[in-house]
Amino acid sequence: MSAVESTPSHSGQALLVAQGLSKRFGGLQALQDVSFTIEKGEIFGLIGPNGAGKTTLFNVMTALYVPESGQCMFDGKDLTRLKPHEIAQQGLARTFQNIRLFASLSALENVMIGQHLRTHAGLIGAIVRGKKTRAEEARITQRALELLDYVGIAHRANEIASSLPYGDQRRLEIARALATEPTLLALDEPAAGMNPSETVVLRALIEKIRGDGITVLLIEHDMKLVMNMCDHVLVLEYGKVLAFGRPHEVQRNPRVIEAYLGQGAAKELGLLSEEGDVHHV
Ligand SMILES: Nc1ncnc2c1ncn2[C@@H]1O[C@H](COP(=O)(O)OP(=O)(O)OP(=O)(O)O)[C@@H](O)[C@H]1O
Repeated sequence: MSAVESTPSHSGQALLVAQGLSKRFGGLQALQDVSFTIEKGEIFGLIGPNGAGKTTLFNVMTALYVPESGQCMFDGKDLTRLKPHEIAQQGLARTFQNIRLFASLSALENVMIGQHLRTHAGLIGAIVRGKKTRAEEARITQRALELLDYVGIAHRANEIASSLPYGDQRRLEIARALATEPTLLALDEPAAGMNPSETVVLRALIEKIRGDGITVLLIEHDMKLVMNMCDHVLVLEYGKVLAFGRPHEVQRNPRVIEAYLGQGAAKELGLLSEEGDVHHV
């Protein structure tokens, strides 16, 4: 039986288990009975043509949308029953396809805000600014600087977010997400708008993040990035699971080649001959 017909499942320790997720917008079935498992420590790719339902799936997982059916178990909790602000507390952080930074704040301040979730000094503490609050502020600033350094933009700390080059804004978003100390980091098209050399740097960063024990869920249109980096890839089409498996399996799946990649991309990946025949392995 091919991976396409089977319910996506694999060995290893499950971190997130989605079962039967469905989401409808009026007459449009954006997700239909989507099930998959993300293992601890892996880079899990989510691909599919425009409108396939990838972002909707992210939004359901992060409680921005309520699905009509299904559940998404993460560390013993059903994410679909939580409020959006409770998601990060569970250890799931995300970035957005359209960058969402505090445009008029500095890079450093953006990351400091990301840490808010893990800080203790309350509103009163912030106003009175006692010794404990000042110590915490110093610690937050230090940690934010470390995170900027980690993503490679420490030299931008005091620059206003909106003035940063596009690639740096994307890395800043990642730093801010990391500030919430996630166990699962979900990246929505992190390479969008990046040039090839920025994408190489991004790949190294994502691999470093995984190397540091954070599981990564990646929506990405850059096929090379997905196929070179992901441990498993889930392909959506019209809101349904079209295929699931290791990158080399997915890459060679005729349904994926025909329905998703298109002949141009398939040729680029060496999966189709110039005449358009599928290369089977
Ligand atoms: N809030 C919404 N209201 C109505 N329809 C929506 C909404 N969000 C998404 N859709 C529709 O649901 C379908 C899935 O969209 P979604 O953005 O999840 O796809 P995607 O795979 O992320 O696409 P892309 O690669 O272009 O970002 C599309 O037909 C889209 O128009």
